[in-house]
Amino acid sequence: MRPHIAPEDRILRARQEFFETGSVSDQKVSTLLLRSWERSRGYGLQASSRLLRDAARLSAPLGIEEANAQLVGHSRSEMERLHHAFSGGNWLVALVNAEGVVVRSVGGEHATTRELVSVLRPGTDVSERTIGTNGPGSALVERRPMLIRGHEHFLDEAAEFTCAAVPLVDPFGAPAGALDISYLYTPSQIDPLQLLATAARAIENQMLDSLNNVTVVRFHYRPDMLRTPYAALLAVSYDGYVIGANQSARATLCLGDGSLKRLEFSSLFDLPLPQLIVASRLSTPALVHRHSGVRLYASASEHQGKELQHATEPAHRGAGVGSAAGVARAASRAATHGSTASALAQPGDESYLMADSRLQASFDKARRAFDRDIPVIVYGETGTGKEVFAQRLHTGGPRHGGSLVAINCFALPASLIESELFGYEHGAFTGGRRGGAPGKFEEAHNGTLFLDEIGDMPFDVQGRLLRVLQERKVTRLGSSREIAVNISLICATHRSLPELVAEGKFREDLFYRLSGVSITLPPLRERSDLRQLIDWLLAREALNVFAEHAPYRLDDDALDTLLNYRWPGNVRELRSVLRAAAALGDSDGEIRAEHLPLELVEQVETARLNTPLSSCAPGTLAAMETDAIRQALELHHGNIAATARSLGIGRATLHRKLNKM
Ligand SMILES: Nc1ncnc2c1ncn2[C@@H]1O[C@H](COP(=O)(O)OP(=O)(O)OP(=O)(O)O)[C@@H](O)[C@H]1O
Repeated sequence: MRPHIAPEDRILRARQEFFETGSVSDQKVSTLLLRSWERSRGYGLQASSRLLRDAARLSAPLGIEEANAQLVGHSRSEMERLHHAFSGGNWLVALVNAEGVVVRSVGGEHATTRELVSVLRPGTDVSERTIGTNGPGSALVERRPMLIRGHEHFLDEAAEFTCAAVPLVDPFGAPAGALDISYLYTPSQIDPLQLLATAARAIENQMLDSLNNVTVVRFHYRPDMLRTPYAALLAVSYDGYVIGANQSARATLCLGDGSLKRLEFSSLFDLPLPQLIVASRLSTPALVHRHSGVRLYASASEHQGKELQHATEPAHRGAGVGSAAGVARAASRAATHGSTASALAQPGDESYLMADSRLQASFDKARRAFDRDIPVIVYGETGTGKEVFAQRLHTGGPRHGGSLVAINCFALPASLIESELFGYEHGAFTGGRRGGAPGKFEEAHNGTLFLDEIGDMPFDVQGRLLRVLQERKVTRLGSSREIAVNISLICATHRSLPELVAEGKFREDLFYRLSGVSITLPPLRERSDLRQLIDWLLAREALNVFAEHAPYRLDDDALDTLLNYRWPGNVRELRSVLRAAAALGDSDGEIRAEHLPLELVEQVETARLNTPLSSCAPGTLAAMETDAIRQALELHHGNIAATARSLGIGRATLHRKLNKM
C-alpha cells in the first residue's frame, strides 16, 4: 500500500526533486504544472528570486485601466458579482490583459490581503515569463483554466498565495486576457474555477455582443438557456459570413480555436439568416436544424454599426473588440463611391435574401466558378438584384480584400467609358484632370471589377476591353506604359448577349471571354420566396426608421395584392412600394391595401377579372357560389370591396374564393 502523503508534502517533494534533478518522477504533479515549471526555468528564472515586490514589475502604473477600457468595460459587472460572492473571505478578483498585465483588481479590503493587493495592483506584470508559474500568467500560456496553490508557484515567495484563473478569448479566437481570483494559501480545498469559468463565459459573450455591423445569433438545445452565459453565440457579417464565435459555439459546431475562415452561416443551419431575424423579431426562438439533423433553438438580433471606418479585422482584436464586419462593407462602399452604380451606397442595401431555391442554386454555381477565377455574367430583368448578387460574390470571393469597383456602361456616354475604364494621362484630352487619373481597372486591382449593363458597351471599346482582359495589362489613354492588373470579373446585363452577337452589335470573341459561367436571376414574380422577401424588407424598414418602431403588419388584402402583382420592376419596385406603404401605414404598423399604389391594386384586380373562372358541375353548391360571385362582380364593375360587401363576406375571403375558382 502506498503511504498517504498530504498534498502539500507531495508538492514540496516534487519541487525539491525538480530543482535538484531537473525532472519529477512518479507523476507527483500534473503534466500542466510540470510544463509550466519547465518553461519558468527556461525563462532563466530562479525559485529563490524575489520578484513579487520588485518595482520593475510595475510595467504600466498609470492609465492601464483606460488603455484597456473595453476589456475592463466588458468585465466590470462580472468582477463585481464575483467580488460580492467572495466578499466573506480574503479574496482578490483581478483582470489581466493578453500581455499578462493586471488592468483592474477588486477586493482586498481585508487587512490580511494587503500583501495580495500590492502583488496584484493594476499595472503589475504577472506573465509567466516574468514571475514563473502562477494562475493568470500560466492560464494565458496554456489557454486553459489553472489553479495554482502554494508551492505549486515557481517562486518560493509566492507560496503563501493561491490563484485560480480562467483565460478570456475574444470572438475571433485570439487571447483577450484572464480573470483571476487570488487568496492567501490554506491547505483546505477551495476551488473557485467553476464560478470563474461562468464569469469568463459571460465576459466573452459581452465582447461578442458589443460588435457592430453584425447579426448576433444565439443557440442552445434548450430555449431557456439562450440568454445565459452558456448559450452558443455567433457573429455573422451582413453578407452571411460567420466572423466571430464564442467558445460554446466553437465547441458545438466543431469550429476549432483560431480565426474562422470564410464560413457561411447558411452552411451551418437549415434556416436562412433573414428568416431567423424575422422570427426573432416576433420574440420566439426558432427551431433550427444542423445539416446532421440535430435540433437547436436559435434567435438572432442585428447590431447596427455606428461607423464604418474599421476596415481590417485586427482592429477588432483583443482589448480593442468593439466593431466588426467593416472589411467588405467599407471596401465596397468605398468602391462604389462616385461610381455610376450607386445603389449599394444606400443604408440597408446590404441585405440580401436568397431563400428561393433557384436563386440559391444560381448563386452556388456562380460562387464555384468565381472562386476559381472564371468570369461570371449575370443576366436578369432590371431590379432583380444583379448588382447585390455581384457584391455578395465579391465579398466571399478570392479577392475580397480588394475593392469591388462598379461601372455602368449604359449610364456613361460612350466618349467617357474608355477613360473611365482605362484611365488617362495628363493632357490626354481636353478637360482631363491635371496629372491624369487611374481607370476602374486600376482601382479594381486585387479586387473585383463589375461591368454593369455590358450589353451597352460601345462596339469600338469592346476590342480594347478584350485586349486588357487577355493580357491582364492596362494602358492609360495618352500613355504607352503598361500597368499589370489582377482582377476578378463580373458582368451583368438585362439584354441577351447572344442576340446582340447575332445582330453584330457585340463582339463574339469578347462574349466568349466574358461568359465563363452565365447566371440568370429569376424575376420576382417567379421567386418562391416573395413572401419571405416582403417580411424581410419590412423588418429592415422598421429597423431603418427607428429601432423602437412597432413591427409592420400587412392585412390580408394588402398581402394578397403584393403576392399577386407582376412586379415589372422586381425587387427594386417591391422595396420602394414597401417603403412608401410603411410610411403611409398606421402608427401601430398596420399596412392595408389603401396604403399601396392605386395602379398596383387595380392591376391585380383587373388580372383577376380577366382570368377565366373554372367551370363547376351545374347545379352543385360550388357552381351556385361561382355564379353568385360572377354576377356580383359584374354588377359592381369588378370592384372587389363593393362585391364582397354585397355578398356579405370580407374582401380577403372573396380573394381566396376567386383564387380557387
Ligand atoms: N435578394 C434580395 N434581397 C434583398 N434586397 C434585394 C435583393 N435583390 C435586390 N435587392 C434590392 O433591390 C434593389 C435593386 O437591386 P440591384 O440594383 O442589384 O438590381 P439590378 O438587377 O442590378 O438592377 P438594374 O439592372 O436596374 O441595374 C436594391 O435596392 C437591392 O438592395
